[in-house]
Amino acid sequence: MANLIDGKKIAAKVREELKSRIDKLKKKGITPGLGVVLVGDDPASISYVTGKERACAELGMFSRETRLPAEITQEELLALIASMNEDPQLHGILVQLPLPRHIDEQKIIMAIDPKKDVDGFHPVNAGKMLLGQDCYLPCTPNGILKLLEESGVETGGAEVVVLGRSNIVGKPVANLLFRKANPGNSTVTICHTATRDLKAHTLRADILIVAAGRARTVTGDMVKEGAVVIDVGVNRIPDDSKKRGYRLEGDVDFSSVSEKASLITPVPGGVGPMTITMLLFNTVAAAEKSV
Ligand SMILES: Nc1nc(=O)c2c([nH]1)NC[C@@H]1CN(c3ccc(C(=O)N[C@@H](CCC(=O)O)C(=O)O)cc3)C=[N+]21
Repeated sequence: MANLIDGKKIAAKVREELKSRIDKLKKKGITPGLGVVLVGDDPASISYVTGKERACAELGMFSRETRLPAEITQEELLALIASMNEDPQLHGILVQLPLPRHIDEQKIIMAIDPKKDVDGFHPVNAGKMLLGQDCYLPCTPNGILKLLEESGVETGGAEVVVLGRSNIVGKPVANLLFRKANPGNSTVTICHTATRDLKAHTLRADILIVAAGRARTVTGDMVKEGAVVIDVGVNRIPDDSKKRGYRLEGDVDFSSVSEKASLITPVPGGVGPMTITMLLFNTVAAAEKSV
């Protein structure tokens, strides 16, 4: 039976460390500030953005949300980002994804000043990460590294299997784990929905990172005894017994997989709180660079 990796607890520890850096900045008259842009009214996006702003407030950081109707034009959004790039109160900028279909997401990301790109999504930061240069690391991948580190999981020489190849999770987390560093030095296999005989791959994993975007993609029969399982999924499953009308589930079938794993992240309370924490981490780093 697996032990839980407590993302809330590890997040609280990292946030405690950040608090003293924030207090130091404030003594110099600088309050780390995050600008958040939310387009449209997708309930999940609203709830994530609210979580990010609440976390900022708890640490005494500044945040400013700009909420825009889904009908906004790409030009209007680009103009807003241009003004945020120039705003000295904002050290970091986050444009919540996904954006409405009539807006070119890549174009919007490229308009953000790489120095304020606390998501680590700008090609300059993605490229620097790939080349091992100093940069903002994307929040979910960096949060996963922190979870592994704080849980005493050795990544050096480990067989890691990443299920999912997105720009925001699969590609960067794979990269961070195979690079020559600690944590890092893993042997990484990247799988996706078109992978032939997926189970043959996942069964070899010492560390299995699941960002497939679909509930119950990984079941117990696909997991090696003693593996460490990181569940990146957040799926809203309709559930009348809940006050909100839904429950959250990851991409992993928790009950069967926890029979096999040695360590597993829960959903909620695993990767999600770490994503938010690393966003705060990058924003504080951005503010420190502004001194
Ligand atoms: N520009 C951009 N940056 C992102 O970092 C970004 C994004 N767009 N779009 C969507 C994804 C998703 N994401 C999550 C953040 C926190 C939780 C989180 O805190 N989850 C809680 C539960 C929250 C709830 O109750 O709904 C938990 O797992 O414990 C989940 C998911 C960030 N993303």
